[in-house]
Amino acid sequence: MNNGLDDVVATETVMSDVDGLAGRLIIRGHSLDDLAGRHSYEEVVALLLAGFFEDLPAERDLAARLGSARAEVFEALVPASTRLGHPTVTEALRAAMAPLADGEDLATALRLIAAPAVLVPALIRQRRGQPPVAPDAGAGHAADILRMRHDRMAAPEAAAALDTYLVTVSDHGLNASTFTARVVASTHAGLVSASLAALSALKGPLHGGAPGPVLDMLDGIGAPEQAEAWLEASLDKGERLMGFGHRVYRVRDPRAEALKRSVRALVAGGEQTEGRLALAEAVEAAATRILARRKPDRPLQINVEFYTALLLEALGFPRESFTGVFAMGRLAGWIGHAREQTLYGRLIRPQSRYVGPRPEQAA
Ligand SMILES: CC(=O)SCCNC(=O)CCNC(=O)[C@H](O)C(C)(C)COP(=O)(O)OP(=O)(O)OC[C@H]1O[C@@H](n2cnc3c(N)ncnc32)[C@H](O)[C@@H]1OP(=O)(O)O
Ligand SMILES: O=C([O-])CC(=O)C(=O)O
Repeated sequence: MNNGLDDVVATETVMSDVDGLAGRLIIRGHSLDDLAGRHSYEEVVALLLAGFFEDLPAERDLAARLGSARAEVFEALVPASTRLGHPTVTEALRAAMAPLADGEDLATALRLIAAPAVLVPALIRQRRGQPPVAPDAGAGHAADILRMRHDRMAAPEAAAALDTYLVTVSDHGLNASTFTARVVASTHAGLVSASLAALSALKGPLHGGAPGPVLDMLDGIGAPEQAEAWLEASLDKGERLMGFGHRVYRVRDPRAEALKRSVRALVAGGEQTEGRLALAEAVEAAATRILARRKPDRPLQINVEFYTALLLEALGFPRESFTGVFAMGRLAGWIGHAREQTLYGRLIRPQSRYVGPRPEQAA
């Protein structure tokens, strides 16, 4: 039985539409190209939450409220978070967010969006023996994240790249983590519960845990001329190529190009090397060719995670924190979906068909 629910339409939503054949993503009425690099993450948060909170303020006030939420999270959660000994930043992030009080209100939503933005930089620094850097409530969200990570003002192209990334991954139809958020929200458990469950779903390597292993793959390949042989050997072993394939897209993921543009800007600014980008391009070309030959019936191209890996590496995030950085962007989508589910949906409770033994068949 195929239990991946491939063609099941499980809900109606105003949040986003993923057209897998045309390679088109629409977020609340806007194409990705209209948003990525043109609107700030704060503006996209306002867009994604519109209609779901009665007291949602105008865009500029929302940005200020998000800044205050960063300061609040820093005071409330960072001291305890830096004592967490979880194996990865993403697992520590989940534990560090757990004390947040559950609720359905805007203040809870903004604290949730602020939480990974503040906690991921603090957790990375703690693992390097560096003290946490307090947020600047008046700064732009992406620039402030980089300042908290590096304890200095970010270069404009770095802040722009992170902003573009957060916008690009902010929502994406009924992906596994968003579906998880909606299931939990449908029980009226609250936004914190829905978001933590979604974060747990996101961290798997088939979903938002993929970009770290993309870098492992690039490191393993080492040089463009070794790509072909390395990829063939990996596929011969039955492995999946990380950052390739998608449940919905049958063409190249449209987000890949937006992110690659940002990576190019980071190369121009000296944050990423030309060699790394050239290696990634060679791997993309070789893998696309090899996958087309091996799986002629199943178009497999890069997904959003491929150039995410290069972008986050260039911004100084270690690979074990990549899922936490993904969550910084996706939280706005999870919260919009969770609110839509609570306000307009019902308890999600599908059926299963029992195929185990029945008592009357037992000897
Ligand atoms: C933000 C995101 O979540 S984007 C996705 C991030 N995940 C990754 O990059 C991990 C690698 N990719 C994958 O594992 C898959 O492509 C997924 C999980 C994303 C989607 O998978 P599904 O839609 O369930 O496809 P499914 O698992 O049915 O695969 C179909 C066929 O393509 C193959 N295939 C799919 N992806 C890959 C891949 N990355 N490398 C090699 N083969 C692949 C499968 O082996 C399968 O072949 P088979 O029919 O001969 O057994
Ligand atoms: O839509 C999906 O299945 C996975 C994905 O690309 C995302 O969550 O961004």
